[in-house]
Amino acid sequence: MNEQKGWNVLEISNLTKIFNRGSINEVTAIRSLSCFVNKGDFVTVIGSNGAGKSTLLNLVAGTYLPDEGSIRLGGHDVTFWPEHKRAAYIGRVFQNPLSGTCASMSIEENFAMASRRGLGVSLKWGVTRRDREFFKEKLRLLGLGLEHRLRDKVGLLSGGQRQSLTLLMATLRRPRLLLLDEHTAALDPRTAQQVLQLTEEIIREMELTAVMVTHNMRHALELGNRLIMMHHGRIILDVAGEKKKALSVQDLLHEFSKLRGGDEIADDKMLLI
Ligand SMILES: Nc1ncnc2c1ncn2[C@@H]1O[C@H](COP(=O)(O)OP(=O)(O)OP(=O)(O)O)[C@@H](O)[C@H]1O
Repeated sequence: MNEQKGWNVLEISNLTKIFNRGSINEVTAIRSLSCFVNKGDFVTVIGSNGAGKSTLLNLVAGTYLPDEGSIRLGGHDVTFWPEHKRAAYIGRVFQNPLSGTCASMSIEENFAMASRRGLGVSLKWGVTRRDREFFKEKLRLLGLGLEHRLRDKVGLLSGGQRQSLTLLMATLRRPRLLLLDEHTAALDPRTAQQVLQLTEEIIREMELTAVMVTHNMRHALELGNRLIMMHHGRIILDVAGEKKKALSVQDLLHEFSKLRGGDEIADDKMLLI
């Protein structure tokens, strides 16, 4: 995919996603949502439970197809591209540290798989000496000593080590777009902070375009150049640059309480600060 100059990395137009259409369980998870993400944007996304954050990432990644609307990636219409085709251009890290890596394979085999992602049908996952040096160089950046454990099975690693590895693997081939779906939510606070710092460094050094869903308002404010708040499948706040820098947790709580009438707020995961 040749990224056409001047295009937004991601353009979403009038996107709607309805689950269980026509049944009593019908849910409109995304409602006529439009937005664009510029090259180099690092967007943090917050919102109440069920606001549609994960569904939006799933639609962008191709896990789900929309009922209406379109998605353009790097100027190309990918609305009906299958997930595996989009995976060549999208890096993704999920909340569960177990989902991004294969436990029964070694660190170097996991890396080899990630480095060949999107390169066609070849299943040659053999690791060359050159590969090994490259993997070691990347792993050294983590400061976790994993560069000395290339042949260890990934299942032996801690959640934080595994999530850091997943992050490296997801960005190995410099994706056009990095999607982070609450990728530190399952980690203890100290490990989460380390993985967030790594996230910030990788995005900055590789000049990636990223969208990060989080329930933690402090993280949403501290990271990225732009913040989006979602509610009931819509974007209800979109601030960038200096305006975002000026936002406080209190401001976000205020926005949120306006939506909820101020009384249900205590039960919501979004209150993490
Ligand atoms: N596969 C599915 N089938 C049916 N309904 C779904 C499915 N996925 C999501 N939903 C519904 O769509 C709505 C949006 O869910 P989504 O998971 O995108 O919200 P979210 O903002 O990520 O929430 P949370 O912060 O709780 O993870 C919710 O009402 C949810 O129950």
